[in-house]
Amino acid sequence: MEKPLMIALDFDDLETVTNFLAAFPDPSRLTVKVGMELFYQAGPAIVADLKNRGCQIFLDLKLFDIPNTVKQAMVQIGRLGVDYVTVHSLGGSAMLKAAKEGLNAGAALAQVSAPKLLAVTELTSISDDVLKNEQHAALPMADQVLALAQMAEKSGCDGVICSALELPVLRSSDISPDFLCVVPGIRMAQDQSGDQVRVATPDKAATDGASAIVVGRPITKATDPVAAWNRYQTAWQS
Ligand SMILES: O=c1ccn([C@@H]2O[C@H](COP(=O)(O)O)[C@@H](O)[C@H]2O)c(=O)[nH]1
Repeated sequence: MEKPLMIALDFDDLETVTNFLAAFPDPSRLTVKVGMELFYQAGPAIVADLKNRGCQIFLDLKLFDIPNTVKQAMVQIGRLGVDYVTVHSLGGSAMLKAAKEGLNAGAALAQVSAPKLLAVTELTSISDDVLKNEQHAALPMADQVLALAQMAEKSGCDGVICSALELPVLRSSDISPDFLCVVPGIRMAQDQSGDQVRVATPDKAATDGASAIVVGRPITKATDPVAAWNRYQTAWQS
């Protein structure tokens, strides 16, 4: 089975999403990511719409709160029937375990499969300098991401969000090879990085062991989004 290229649908309404997807010959082949911008505007209806189109859905809300609040929010998210969801690993092991419990409970209530739980390690917009001088982390980036990923695995998460730069360390560690490493911050040479700091090409992410890549603006803002998707997909699957 193909590893997913997740398109970040960072749009602000359903109409724009509909117009964007209309250009693709077979949207049921797509894995799409719904983030805060779209979900806060369109709500659970966007999930229902994308499910009707047959898309695989990554609901990227990056929950970060006390364990009880995250658990109860995840009960509601678990009922939606999405395929992947996110929490921030910096919320700690109790929060991650609570997130997993909530998701399983919600999925059981709705009689749907529980989504894969992915823990965000360090955002791909964070530089080594910010990690050290603003977050005051004691470890360098790759070690910090590894420590958070190990904690996420022990807490029952199915995978992490990391940059491609940490993949060699994660994939040569004691973390299970089945543990998902989902990688945003993906750019081909001709595309702008924007606010992304820890970036890599799709083929580099593939070689270094990414389970999935996330690509937003290079596809959604392209003059020809389908051509851009094909370009990224070809490099990722090569
Ligand atoms: O560390 C992270 C976690 C999540 N993201 C999300 O991925 C996409 C990337 O979009 P681009 O336009 O390709 O930069 C976006 O929705 C982020 O919220 C991330 O970039 N880094």
